[in-house]
Amino acid sequence: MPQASCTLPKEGSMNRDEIITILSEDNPVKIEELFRRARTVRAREFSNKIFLYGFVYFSTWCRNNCNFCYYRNANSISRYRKTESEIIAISELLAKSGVNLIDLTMGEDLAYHKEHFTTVFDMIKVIKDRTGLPVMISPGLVENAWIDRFSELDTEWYALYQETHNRELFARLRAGQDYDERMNAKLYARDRGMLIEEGILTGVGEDLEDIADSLLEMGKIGARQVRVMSFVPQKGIPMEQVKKPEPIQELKIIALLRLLYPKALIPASLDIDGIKGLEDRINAGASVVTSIIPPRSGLAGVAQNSMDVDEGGRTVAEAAGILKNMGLEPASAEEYRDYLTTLREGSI
Ligand SMILES: C[S@@+](CC[C@H](N)C(=O)[O-])C[C@H]1O[C@@H](n2cnc3c(N)ncnc32)[C@H](O)[C@@H]1O
Ligand SMILES: C[C@H](CCN)[C@@H](N)C(=O)O
Ligand code: SF4
Repeated sequence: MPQASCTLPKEGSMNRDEIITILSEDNPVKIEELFRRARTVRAREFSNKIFLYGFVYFSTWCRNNCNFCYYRNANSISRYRKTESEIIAISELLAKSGVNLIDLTMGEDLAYHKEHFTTVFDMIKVIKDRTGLPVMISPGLVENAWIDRFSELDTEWYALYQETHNRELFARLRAGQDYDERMNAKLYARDRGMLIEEGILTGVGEDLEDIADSLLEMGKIGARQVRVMSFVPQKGIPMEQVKKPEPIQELKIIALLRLLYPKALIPASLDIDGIKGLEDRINAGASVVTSIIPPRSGLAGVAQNSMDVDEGGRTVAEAAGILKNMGLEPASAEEYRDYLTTLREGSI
């Protein structure tokens, strides 16, 4: 019987080789030990509380052609651009349902980059005033003047995922985009006092060294929320034939992120496997349920644009029921705000 005791390094300090060793582990007993350790660390930092994020993908228009993305400009798909009043109403609905944060996300929609970019700022102000909740903005790459304005509006988070820290792979994934421009926007937001979220994709041609490099880089750049998402193949994209990776890889990365960064916010995204994917991600050490979308609101997901949306699978009620069966519960708005304060003051 293989040893259950795992040669897991102690939390918080893992070097590149140790991370690669754990990523290469395929012994189920050792993998379960990794998840158990991650859960123990999460329980110590967060007790039985899990945070919930509402997701408002308010425009699916985009100027870019990321090779992994359904919403890439060259894909002839139906797209939408919600009005300011629709976005505010959906945000209020999400707030009423019990989310701790509103994540306002868009493609790099030129309509916003040209004439009505001030709408984004007005929306953030109104949504913060009306819901009283923190806001994450995920607008893609924007110029520093936008970030200045986000910061002046006390927008808590700027989310901008590098996908990989391997520059050649980045060029293949985010065709035509500049690695440093994307990274510098994140660092500028951090230096303007915003909390930043960094993210990677898995199953997009990266190797274990790339993943290890990314996990270490996330801490170096001062990200306070760190995520991994498994690639989900999409119709009409260059990577359409690339297979979705085995879920275990994402789960191991979540657990490694927890051991590396005990205090970090780590998403269990509903956008990869829908609501049925929540339990495994939480059991791997995640501490935030993200991509909660109100049913029949006309909003889409990103990787799974419709899975569990209109059927009401991606709601606070659904998530809370699953968490309850795991001995966990949604955090209150106040608990989330208090946590953001500790995140600003300390390290992860
Ligand atoms: C948050 S959404 C849109 C925000 C903004 N347009 C941007 O690119 O930063 C973008 C993220 O969703 C994730 N994503 C997009 N397509 C995906 C797919 N097919 N599978 C998994 N994740 C995907 C990627 O990590 C990407 O950075
Ligand atoms: C990728 C999205 C988040 C963007 N800040 C959302 N679908 C999620 O999975 O949390
Ligand atoms: S990932 Fe973002 S920037 Fe890239 S094509 Fe999709 S929406 Fe546009």
